[in-house]
Amino acid sequence: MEQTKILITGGAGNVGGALARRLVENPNYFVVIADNLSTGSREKLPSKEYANWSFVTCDVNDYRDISELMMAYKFDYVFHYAAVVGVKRTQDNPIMVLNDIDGIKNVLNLSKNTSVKRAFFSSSSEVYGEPVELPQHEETTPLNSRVPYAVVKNVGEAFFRSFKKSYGLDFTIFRFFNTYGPNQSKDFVVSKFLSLALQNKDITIYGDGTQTRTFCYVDDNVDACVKIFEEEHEMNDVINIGGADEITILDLAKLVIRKTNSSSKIIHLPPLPEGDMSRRMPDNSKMKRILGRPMISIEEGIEKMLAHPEFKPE
Ligand SMILES: CC(=O)N[C@H]1[C@@H](OP(=O)(O)OP(=O)(O)OC[C@H]2O[C@@H](n3ccc(=O)[nH]c3=O)[C@H](O)[C@@H]2O)O[C@H](CO)[C@@H](O)[C@@H]1O
Repeated sequence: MEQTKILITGGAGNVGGALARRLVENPNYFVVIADNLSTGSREKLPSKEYANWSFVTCDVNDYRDISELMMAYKFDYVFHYAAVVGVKRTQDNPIMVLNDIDGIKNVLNLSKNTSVKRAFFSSSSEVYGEPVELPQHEETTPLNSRVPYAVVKNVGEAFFRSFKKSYGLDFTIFRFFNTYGPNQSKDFVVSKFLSLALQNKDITIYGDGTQTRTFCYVDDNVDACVKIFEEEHEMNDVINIGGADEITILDLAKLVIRKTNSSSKIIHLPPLPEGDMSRRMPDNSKMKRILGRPMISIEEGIEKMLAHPEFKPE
């Protein structure tokens, strides 16, 4: 049987890498991971035990790079996950994120020209901006993008929709909320707090710590996305991918300290000068229905991280 050819751009990143590692478990897939390694890393690639994948250093924003790859393979499915990582990385030069529009344009155009069956786009909870209502619902919550990073995700979503209307290219948009798991950059709060707690170093909280987030363990993210792909859910639609249990950052710090038996102290720093989202919480009923099993709680997720080689060297 001929293998299904899948491209993951940004496949050496946190979520793209986890998706790649999952997809290669299916021998009917051949997975090509394209990443420029600006923030991604080779450690996130699947194990060499699997033969059904390859890695290409490729800048998706560069038409020549990505067209060579997509014309050569003629992929069946594309997961377009390559992008600048998050708002914080772009704060010094927010306009830089506009380059990601080139990547979106390239992937869509080449998907159309090479008859890709369906393209998936990694959007972000940032499109909802500072909350006008909670939980944030895919269809009814107004989009309130506040920063160029979010505007690019908005434009990306609109482009994916327009390529369906104009050229019939099927798509699904994932709006990713805070995701955590092993081997994540220490910029992200869960990894950062765990790493500090294990070294008994002070845990710093920006502001009073009453800001909230919901956290989604990376396995829940990947399981949901793979089911959406394989079972053809949310065709030509958008779906929130995130946890729904809201926790304050102060309570998160206390939980991490308790789970690690740490002697770390909690220190409050001034709120982030560039502003911080006060609350964020998805309506994840669509995701939960598709997942069909309980989601991993933040307590369980922290335990899983602590059992992982990253935090528990043998
Ligand atoms: C680092 C990073 O890329 N963060 C991403 C994260 O932002 P987001 O701000 O939600 O996530 P973070 O993990 O950076 O921080 C979560 C919360 O913890 C607080 N905090 C964090 C670290 C710390 O040492 N002390 C502390 O108090 C932050 O102020 C924030 O209120 O999700 C957004 C939406 O998907 C992305 O746009 C952001 O770019």
